[in-house]
Amino acid sequence: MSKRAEIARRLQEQSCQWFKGRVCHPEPDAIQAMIERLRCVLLPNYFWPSQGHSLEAYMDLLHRGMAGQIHRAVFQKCLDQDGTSETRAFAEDKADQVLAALPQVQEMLYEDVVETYNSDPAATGYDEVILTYPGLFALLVYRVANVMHRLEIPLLPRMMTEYAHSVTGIDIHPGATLGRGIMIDHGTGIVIGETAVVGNHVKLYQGVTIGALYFPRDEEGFMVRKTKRHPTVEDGVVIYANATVLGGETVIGHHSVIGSNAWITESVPPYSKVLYQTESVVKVGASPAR
Ligand SMILES: CC(=O)SCCNC(=O)CCNC(=O)[C@H](O)C(C)(C)COP(=O)(O)OP(=O)(O)OC[C@H]1O[C@@H](n2cnc3c(N)ncnc32)[C@H](O)[C@@H]1OP(=O)(O)O
Repeated sequence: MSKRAEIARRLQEQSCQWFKGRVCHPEPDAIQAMIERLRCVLLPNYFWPSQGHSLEAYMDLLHRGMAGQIHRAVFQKCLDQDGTSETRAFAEDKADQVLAALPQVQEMLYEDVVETYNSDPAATGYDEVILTYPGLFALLVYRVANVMHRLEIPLLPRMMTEYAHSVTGIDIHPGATLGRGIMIDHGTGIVIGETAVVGNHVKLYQGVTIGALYFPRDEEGFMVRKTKRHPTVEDGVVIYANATVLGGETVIGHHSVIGSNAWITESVPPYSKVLYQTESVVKVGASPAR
């Protein structure tokens, strides 16, 4: 066996030892195509189906592609070759449920567009928001992925929002709860964690983190999952550039303004204005790792 063949064999062996055997996962290229189709059907005045398809035909293609990816995510099998009639029906039903939610998703996107236009003096109209704002694309993908997450479809929603993250620099976990009329301006570097709750008419600027303060482990040393680790941001809050808001018990009271670069790990009451602390406190000494 040649040296290169030996390396390839070793890599495959190690991978099989550490991870599951070869399975049908959702496919990145198909997810990207699905997101493009979603954008066409949700914003049909702005994005057109390729190859002269009608919107109705595109909905059929979208349904078929989505069912295929859901089938892979849930059963780790390919719809065409390995699907039984039950698993196919399950995946197609889930895809039907996602498509049925699209009119509500579209309403929410409309409110995001309006909020963004009304909040940014640089925006010349809805067209500019829809065609150029990365925040709107990230919200479009998040809002559909969140529907899938609530339908308990594994993996696929996370792969969708990670695609949007790779394109926009905006990382919104599909499990996060975002209200209506969200404005994301510029957006690069925004991170919104899995259990964050963000109210209506919240504005977020580049570099904002709505994240966990630390990551607790159980007595056996395993990560504690699914607890509320990320903050709640109430209605009408503005969080300016590079502010960091952390902790599952932290609540930013409604209509508060969080200044750029602020570091917040405790709740603030409604209508607060929190500015960056210039007198930084540096603690030196042993502290328990967490
Ligand atoms: C392309 C784009 O424009 S994207 C948007 C980028 N811009 C931002 O994200 C920043 C937005 N602005 C902020 O974050 C501000 O902190 C605000 C709007 C929340 C508050 O600002 P102000 O209304 O000026 O607050 P206020 O009048 O109470 O300021 C008090 C003092 O703190 C200073 N200050 C205010 N905010 C900050 C801050 N985030 N960091 C450091 N110092 C600050 C002010 O300069 C002022 O100093 P002074 O007394 O020496 O003059």
